[in-house]
Amino acid sequence: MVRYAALKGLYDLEKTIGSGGFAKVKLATHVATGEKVAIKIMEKTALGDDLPRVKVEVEALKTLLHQHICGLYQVIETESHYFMVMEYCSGGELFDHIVEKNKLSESDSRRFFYQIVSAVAYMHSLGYAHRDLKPENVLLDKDENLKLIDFGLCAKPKMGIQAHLYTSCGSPTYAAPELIMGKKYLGSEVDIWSMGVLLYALLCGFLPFDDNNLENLYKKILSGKYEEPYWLSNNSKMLIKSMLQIDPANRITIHELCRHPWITGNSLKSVSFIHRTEFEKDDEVLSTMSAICGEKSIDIWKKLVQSDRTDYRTATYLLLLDRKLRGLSLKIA
Ligand SMILES: CN(C)C[C@H]1CC[C@H](N2C(=O)N(C)Cc3cnc4ccc(-c5cc(Cl)c(O)c(Cl)c5)nc4c32)CC1
Repeated sequence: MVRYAALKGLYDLEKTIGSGGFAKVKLATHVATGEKVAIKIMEKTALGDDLPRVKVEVEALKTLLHQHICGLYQVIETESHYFMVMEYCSGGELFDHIVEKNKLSESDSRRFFYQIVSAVAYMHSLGYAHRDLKPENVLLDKDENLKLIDFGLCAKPKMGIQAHLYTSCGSPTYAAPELIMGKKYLGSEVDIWSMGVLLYALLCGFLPFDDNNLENLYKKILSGKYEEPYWLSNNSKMLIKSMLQIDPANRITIHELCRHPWITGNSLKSVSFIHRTEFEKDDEVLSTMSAICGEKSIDIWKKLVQSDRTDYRTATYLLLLDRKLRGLSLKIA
């Protein structure tokens, strides 16, 4: 087991749970609380020109606090590595979940899709576009709740979410026509297209546009034509059609999506999310921490508020808060 001195006494590293591109993700235990975490480990020399993506992702995750966006607890930087300590998602990738079940029922799809719409609507309300939404970037936690991950490609245009973007990024299979044509595009609109591909994958168990040959794949996406399996209800077909519109101007907006009857289940209650970018003060968690480290609760809170939100104290607070929100006792292991 490679020992990282920077994690000593703070996190006990366990097995590798995945790797992708320039990062390795390992399961670990947060020593002070005994809670499981996922640590994304990146070697600076291996990052090369992907280094800016780390900063983009850290800044995004520090701001984005939402129950369906993978939480960031701590960031540790050494001269050779970055360590991002995050919420552990023990349910694996949504992609594997769909493959395993072959396809999901309309009600299971609705439950999952509602969570994705809530997370994306929250991101867009704060001016962030994900730009790489795909089943591989949606994980499940132990209660089968969804967690969005991989914010290395997300964009927060200075002029707000309605400003045009130009970088062509993300995976072609889920990429909107305007993006693969290299046109200027709006992050909000390409996210809607990718969510349409995601909803299609949930309901059908396969992808609307798929081809091993990139040229053919592009042709299929630009044609906007896809199969409609017999089991799709008319409402599902109409919703997918409104998201997979080639012309972004004809595409449903995130606001309309939040109120769409297919998603709200015909209740008038639109998709909700809390406009939060700061974590709330919880006295029970603070008093538990005060019992661990002997500091007074008020001093712990003051330090938390003043911190850059990525230190061990923040990780301990957020992990205890998560444990409380999951209805577990706060007693320390
Ligand atoms: C294919 N990708 C480019 C990388 C892949 C690495 C393993 C990871 N994973 C898995 O694949 N399990 C099956 C287990 C697992 C469990 N908890 C996780 C918690 C967080 C993350 C995570 C990973 C990355 Cl690269 C992020 O940027 C963020 Cl914000 C979060 N990945 C997790 C993760 C999924 C992604």
